[in-house]
Amino acid sequence: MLELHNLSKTYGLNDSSVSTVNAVDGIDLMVEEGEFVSIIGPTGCGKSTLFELIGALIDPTEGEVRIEDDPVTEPDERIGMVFQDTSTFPWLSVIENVEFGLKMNGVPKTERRDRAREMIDLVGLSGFEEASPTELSGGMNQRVAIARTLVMNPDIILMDEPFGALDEQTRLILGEELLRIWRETGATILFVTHSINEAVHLSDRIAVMSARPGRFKEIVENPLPRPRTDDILGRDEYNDIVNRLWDELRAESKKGLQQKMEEEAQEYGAPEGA
Ligand SMILES: Nc1ncnc2c1ncn2[C@@H]1O[C@H](COP(=O)(O)OP(=O)(O)OP(=O)(O)O)[C@@H](O)[C@H]1O
Repeated sequence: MLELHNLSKTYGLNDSSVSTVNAVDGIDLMVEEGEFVSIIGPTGCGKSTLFELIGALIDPTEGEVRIEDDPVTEPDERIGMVFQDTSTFPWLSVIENVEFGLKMNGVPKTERRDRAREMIDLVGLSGFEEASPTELSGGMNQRVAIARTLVMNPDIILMDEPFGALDEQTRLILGEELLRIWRETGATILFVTHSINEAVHLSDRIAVMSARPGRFKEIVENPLPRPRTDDILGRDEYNDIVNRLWDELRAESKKGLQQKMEEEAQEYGAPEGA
């Protein structure tokens, strides 16, 4: 089980020259092994900060992360991460990209090649082992990034808008592929998305974050049965949950946009007469 206890982050506390930003405040969450939980929230509400805290890439101001009751205080092999802009190494082939982490861990060549091939197959890239990432589309590069994370065999995968830069059809197809991979690996997935539809399509539960400071406003159980394909899109029970989430999110999104405009006005200076 992954547990988040009162997780909070205020930036700038130790730097007297900047103002502080209370990004994430008092997040509590218990995620069961093999669960798929999405996090949706307005722009700038602290979703990426939350993932950086879970991955121990930054230290919390308060609170803690536990896996199987062990506190996580530094990057942990049981946690893998995939970002929107996860960059593949353009000077390496697809298979060299996928086996990179294993090589760094000193896994012998034959074993790492075998494991990398298995993951390349799992993400649907068989036949592209020797290709350069520069020859591949954005969606295929995200498949490489997913394979590179999966090959390390993490128990928990944090995905921060992994399909955010892709067009809608590719997103839908990769979402379905992700559900298949999730079933086959049994991994626990935490998935940040701006898309309510994507969250409903994929998740067991959906946590709705408030505008900054980011807190969980509501955690909604998704009643849609599995296995799910895109056939569920547009059904009454699908629309019901989408509408419910949008009701939760609407006011927060307005607040988030307002905060963003205020931040930008401070950064660039308000236009004259504004
Ligand atoms: N290193 C940092 N130092 C200071 N402030 C930061 C830092 N990183 C993020 N912030 C601020 O913390 C708040 C939350 O940022 P974060 O990137 O976690 O939000 P987000 O929900 O992921 O945003 P988006 O929806 O735009 O991806 C924002 O106001 C941001 O400006």
